[in-house]
Amino acid sequence: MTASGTPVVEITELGKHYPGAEDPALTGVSLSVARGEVVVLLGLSGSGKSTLLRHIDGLETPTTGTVRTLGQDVPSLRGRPLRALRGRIGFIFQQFELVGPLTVLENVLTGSLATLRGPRVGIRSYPRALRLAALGHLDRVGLLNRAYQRADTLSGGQQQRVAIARALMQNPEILLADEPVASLDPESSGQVMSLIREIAAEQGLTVVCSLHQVDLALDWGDRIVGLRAGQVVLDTSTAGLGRDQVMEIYGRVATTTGEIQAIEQELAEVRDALLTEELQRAVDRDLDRDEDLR
Ligand SMILES: Nc1ncnc2c1ncn2[C@@H]1O[C@H](COP(=O)(O)OP(=O)(O)OP(=O)(O)O)[C@@H](O)[C@H]1O
Repeated sequence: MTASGTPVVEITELGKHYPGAEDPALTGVSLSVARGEVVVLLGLSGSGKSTLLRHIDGLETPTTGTVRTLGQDVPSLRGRPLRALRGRIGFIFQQFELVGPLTVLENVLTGSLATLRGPRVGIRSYPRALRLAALGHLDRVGLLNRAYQRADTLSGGQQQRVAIARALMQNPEILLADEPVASLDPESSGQVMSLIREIAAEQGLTVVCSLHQVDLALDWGDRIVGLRAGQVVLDTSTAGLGRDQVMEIYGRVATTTGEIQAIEQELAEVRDALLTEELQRAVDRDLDRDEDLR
């Protein structure tokens, strides 16, 4: 809660029906997020996670219901007040959204563009204080030594860390992350999620992050909000919550063959990810043993 006790995000009975779509993307979603909370939106593809996130900073307008973020009625904001609100919210995407040919440092600096007048070309066109801040954030995400490298020469995990540094340039109060590790391998996924969690704790950030991996959600969130077909089917603290319980909830709410198949595929992905980690550990153990024998 804020000092006045108001939640940072307060969504009431949110409904979203995209024009031309057969079914609503969201129905009757209510969600209240306190300052400093780390919330994971968990659900299958198409369950409405992105749509919900995008309402929080006004990228979508509700069909019904209300969305208040940082005390403001988001759907009624336009122009400068909307930009000001978005300036207080960092957004991280699945595909990183970096400008590949630009250097890592310049990509991070673009996070401050909303606070500057006029276009900027080249690192030197940014004020020195911002260049120093950008380098500080790169240091925080462990990529200071890559500052002058082209962004598209980095690995996926490194690019997502650059995107985190870019979001930090806004000094955000809220961080929204839409499947931030969906295109990363399990090891990089763990690193990126840990980094977000550490930074959130250091800076008192409120985080709302969509994920489809149950294990990561359990490891990483304070609270899981489960979405199915646009409705909240689970909203609980992760403390003491087991993986089986979450999967059971998924299982119990699946009603059509398509949903059950989707859940099975999701489970297979989780198993594959765990298997890959186990294999990797086995390979590492073998390598260590070979070293010892030499
Ligand atoms: N711009 C749009 N126009 C029409 N329908 C949309 C639009 N964006 C999303 N949808 C539909 O709304 C529903 C929810 O989509 P959304 O992207 O929010 O789900 P998601 O849980 O984030 O899925 P994913 O993990 O695949 O991104 C889906 O049925 C999707 O097809």
